[in-house]
Amino acid sequence: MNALLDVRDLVVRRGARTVLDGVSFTVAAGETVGLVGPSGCGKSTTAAAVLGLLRPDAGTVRFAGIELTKLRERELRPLRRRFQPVFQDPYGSLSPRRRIREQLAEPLRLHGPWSATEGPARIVELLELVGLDPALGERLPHELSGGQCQRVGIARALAGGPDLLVLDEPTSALDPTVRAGVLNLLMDLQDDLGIGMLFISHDTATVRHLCHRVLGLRGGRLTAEGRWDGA
Ligand SMILES: Nc1ncnc2c1ncn2[C@@H]1O[C@H](COP(=O)(O)OP(=O)(O)OP(=O)(O)O)[C@@H](O)[C@H]1O
Repeated sequence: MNALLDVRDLVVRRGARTVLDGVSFTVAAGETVGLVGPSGCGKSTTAAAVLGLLRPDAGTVRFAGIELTKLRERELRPLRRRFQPVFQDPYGSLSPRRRIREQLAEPLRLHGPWSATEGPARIVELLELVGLDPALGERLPHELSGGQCQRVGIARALAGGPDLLVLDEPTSALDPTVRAGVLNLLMDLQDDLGIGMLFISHDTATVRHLCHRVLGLRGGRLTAEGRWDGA
């Protein structure tokens, strides 16, 4: 079976430093894979390479069999709805002056076709999918809590019907009680929608709880698969 995401021998250099040094892993359809490691080990760089936000110095990133690293932005654009990021800062990922429903309409329009009747209904559906009251669609980001904002971020990522979410420390900025709610939401989405997830975190316990498989990253290299010891 072909992997949904197949990363091979990824190398990223920053000046004289090798930030990723031959990183290889796969994520199968519907699988949640954790990537854990200490600060500066290259987790966000891996996410950026997978999302086509940086061009690696060597190696390949195949998504659904398509090699992404050689594609131009114009060629990547139609594929982006299928692999979507969720970032750490829930407020920073949203435009401060636009209502939540407008921010959800944006990816729906982008991935189109947008219809005046189905579009608003889809926004309600997305809000309900992430456990939010659809009435919150009328609010601005600063009128929501951090947890609610992160749920909107997840709803935006879901708008195009992705096959893969790349979640870079999605709950690190949240209070522990709110964090548990968002993690439960992610597990429900994984069960209900069968979306593949690459879940990046420095928090070993969270990753073990959520993921089918855990990869340890240290100094830009993967440690033995599934044997991250948290040290
Ligand atoms: N644009 C850049 N220019 C130079 N060095 C960079 C750049 N981006 C990242 N680095 C360096 O690459 C290394 C890996 O960074 P990265 O952000 O991928 O680590 P991380 O594991 O996500 O860390 P954290 O958990 O602190 O976010 C770090 O040493 C960082 O300083």
